[in-house]
Amino acid sequence: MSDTKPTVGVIGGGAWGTALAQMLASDGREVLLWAFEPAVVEEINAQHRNSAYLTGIDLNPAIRASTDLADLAGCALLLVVTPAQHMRHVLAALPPGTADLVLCCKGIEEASGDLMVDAARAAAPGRPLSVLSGPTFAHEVARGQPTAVTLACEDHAQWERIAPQIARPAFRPYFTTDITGAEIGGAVKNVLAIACGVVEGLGLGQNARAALIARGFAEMTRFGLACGAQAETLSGLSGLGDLVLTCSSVSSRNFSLGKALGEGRNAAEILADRATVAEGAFTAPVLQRVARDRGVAMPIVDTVCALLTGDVAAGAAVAALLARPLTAE
Ligand SMILES: NC(=O)c1ccc[n+]([C@@H]2O[C@H](COP(=O)([O-])OP(=O)(O)OC[C@H]3O[C@@H](n4cnc5c(N)ncnc54)[C@H](O)[C@@H]3O)[C@@H](O)[C@H]2O)c1
Ligand SMILES: O=P(O)(O)OC[C@H](O)CO
Repeated sequence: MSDTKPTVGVIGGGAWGTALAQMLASDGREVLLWAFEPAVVEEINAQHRNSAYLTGIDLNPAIRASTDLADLAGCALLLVVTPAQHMRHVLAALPPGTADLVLCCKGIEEASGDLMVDAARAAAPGRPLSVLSGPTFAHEVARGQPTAVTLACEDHAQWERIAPQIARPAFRPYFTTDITGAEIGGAVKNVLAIACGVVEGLGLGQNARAALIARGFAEMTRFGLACGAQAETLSGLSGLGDLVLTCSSVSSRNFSLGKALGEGRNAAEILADRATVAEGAFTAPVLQRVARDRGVAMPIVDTVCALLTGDVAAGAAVAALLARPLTAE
């Protein structure tokens, strides 16, 4: 019997897709990476580098790249790592098949209000879906630094099929069937990280940041429970774990966007300068809309929305949050 490991496909050649490809290739298997830009594909294949999105990492030569989604037809497992707003149209172009799709993007679709799993179900009907999410800076995973994630599966059989293909000595998935909870944690933390960046940019100190993390977590929990998520998932790796990571470092694109807002720059100008995605900027308005429809109060999310549209300056936004009526925790 051959001991050849099945090729895994990764859809998305940004920082996270490339880092996941590097992690997956570390056990000697071939990884096929689909990237949107031909220049990214050429550089990965010729120089084993992705200088546009993951600088300073020598990629495993077992990673091959392609711009053709049809090339992924032979893969038994596909990790989906596009920005959230592009996922639906990329999956709609995927040739039909039965391979598991592991959704790794973090966000809510702006136009529909759908979680990624709902958008994927519509775009690629009949595919088994799971969600991988957690505290995962791409550059650390690419360097093989220890990382743990939530892998939310439809059932235990799916977990047993997928987890052994994804787990590595320094990359540990944890099982849950709470797909909604895993998705909401990853989507909401990006918005809250913008708020924490604002606090940093304004120089308001560590107490204020810790308060925002805790009150932000209360918002995430209220919203998650209203959508059917489980509290344990929200307080696990894909919720609180990722919230703490993303709210703690300028390595986060969302946090650094917030920091620049706090320093007085305007959102449109900051985002126009970037090729990389700060998902919280796209998720914030749709999250606000869905939360209002469900009657869930999210004052920090409301504040981020106002900052992103430029309706209010950072200092005034924080003053308004601090002036809210006193209430129970
Ligand atoms: N970077 C991380 O550390 C990290 C970690 C965990 C999860 N994520 C999530 O992974 C997802 C992808 O983020 P990233 O960091 O890999 O991206 P990135 O910011 O590094 O790169 C942007 C990506 O967008 C792609 N893109 C641009 N226009 C496109 C289009 N029209 N159609 C399809 N793709 C297009 C580019 O090819 C590139 O892959 C996001 O949802 C992000 O929240 C990122
Ligand atoms: O750089 P960010 O803010 O997109 O965060 C990256 C990851 O989601 C952290 O888990």
